[in-house]
Amino acid sequence: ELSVVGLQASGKTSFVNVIGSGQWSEDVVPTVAFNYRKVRKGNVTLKIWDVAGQPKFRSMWERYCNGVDAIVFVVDSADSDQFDTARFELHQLLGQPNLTGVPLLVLGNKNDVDGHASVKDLIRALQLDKIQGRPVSCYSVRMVTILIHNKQYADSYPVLNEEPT
Ligand SMILES: Nc1nc2c(ncn2[C@@H]2O[C@H](COP(=O)(O)OP(=O)(O)OP(=O)(O)O)[C@@H](O)[C@H]2O)c(=O)[nH]1
Ligand SMILES: [Mg+2]
Repeated sequence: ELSVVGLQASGKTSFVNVIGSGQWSEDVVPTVAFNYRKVRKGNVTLKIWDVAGQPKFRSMWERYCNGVDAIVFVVDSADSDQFDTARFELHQLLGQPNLTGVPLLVLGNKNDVDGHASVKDLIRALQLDKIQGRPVSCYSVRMVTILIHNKQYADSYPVLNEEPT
């Protein structure tokens, strides 16, 4: 069971669409409240909460992260103006006592866009090195080209262009 959170328009629903059906669609509408999706991968069934990122929905993140096996935090790595807000919301969420120890995966999405932040930049901007007491990893990804250039990955994983740290 996973919960996918992050600021609006970072690409959470796109991520869930890509791992769920291998479908990249340009026309995604902003999520209202949340979407729930079950994705079967071989023997594993993922239950995914795709939670809305607009400010009025952020107070719901904690509820949907409660009891999950991992939190996926998606950030638009091409929108550095939003890094401070993303850092604030991430650390606010992780500070909730009921989320202690829950593993965190940070996806720096939209690395197809020129000038996107690298994994190193994201670690600094989001202060990922300050997070304690849980496994943390950060990858640079894109959802956009998965069907165009990487058809064979379409029903497995998003494109990983940088090594995990
Ligand atoms: N260039 C580029 N655009 C992307 C990528 N992933 C998603 N997008 C676009 O980013 C916009 C927002 O994507 P969504 O998946 O709706 O974002 P979200 O995080 O679910 O947004 P909320 O539901 O409002 O919280 C859409 O126009 C997507 O097409 C990517 O890897 N590269
Ligand atoms: Mg969405």
